Amino acid sequence: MPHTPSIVWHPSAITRNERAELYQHRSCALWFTGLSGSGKSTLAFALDKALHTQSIHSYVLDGDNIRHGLNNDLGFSPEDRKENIRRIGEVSKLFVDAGMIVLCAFISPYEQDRAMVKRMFDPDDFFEIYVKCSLEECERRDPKGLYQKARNGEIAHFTGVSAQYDVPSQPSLVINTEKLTVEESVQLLIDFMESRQLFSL
Ligand SMILES: Nc1ncnc2c1ncn2[C@@H]1O[C@H](COP(=O)(O)OS(=O)(=O)O)[C@@H](OP(=O)(O)O)[C@H]1O
Ligand SMILES: Nc1ncnc2c1ncn2[C@@H]1O[C@H](COP(=O)(O)OP(=O)(O)O)[C@@H](O)[C@H]1O
Repeated sequence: MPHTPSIVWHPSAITRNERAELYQHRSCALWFTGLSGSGKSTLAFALDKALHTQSIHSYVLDGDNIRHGLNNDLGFSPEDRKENIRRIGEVSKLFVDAGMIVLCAFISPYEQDRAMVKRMFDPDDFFEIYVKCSLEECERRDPKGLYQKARNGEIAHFTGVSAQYDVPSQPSLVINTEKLTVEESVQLLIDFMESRQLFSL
């Protein structure tokens, strides 16, 4: 809701269906949530590539990248994480309105923040994907050396170590990256999207 009541919504001259006709697929947001190192970015970028080769218009919004620009004023307190997720939710809505499949890869640790984003969308436009991986395995992978720093006390409020992660209670899809390869996970995601009629008009 705008702060100023004099701001009036201007509707688009092009409908979602018209954009879907042009692109030959529907649009939606896939929201990847999971611990640092669980595989959110790896899966989102691999899926993006796979969709691109099938002429499907997709784009990845990734925590690290967005925090370099749009959200470079935000840290990792619960309030800042909430604002991070709120802004990404709004940006994702724009992508969906623009006819794209937007792949959002954010730890998004709090159930209530993910529920807030979910409420921003029509039910058919938003899917929560839980990228499941144990803390032990994430720490073993430690692709950026952040767990080590968190354990050494160099990073405060690190998710899984010194900040909470709420396991999703009712995700649309669970991907266990300790059991599936990247290729198998991408296929699972494509099968899921097909089952939701995203590629058929
Ligand atoms: N304290 C703390 N806790 C968690 N993560 C941290 C922290 N400090 C820095 N990082 C790095 O920031 C990435 C997470 O950013 P997100 O925007 O996805 O986080 S959140 O959704 O707002 O919780 C996260 O990226 P991923 O490892 O890709 O998840 C880390 O690289
Ligand atoms: N099956 C798998 N699926 C996804 N990533 C995996 C898998 N097995 C190992 N990895 C590795 O785990 C790490 C996950 O890191 P990343 O994708 O950055 O996670 P996140 O974005 O959740 O922090 C990468 O180094 C990736 O190569």
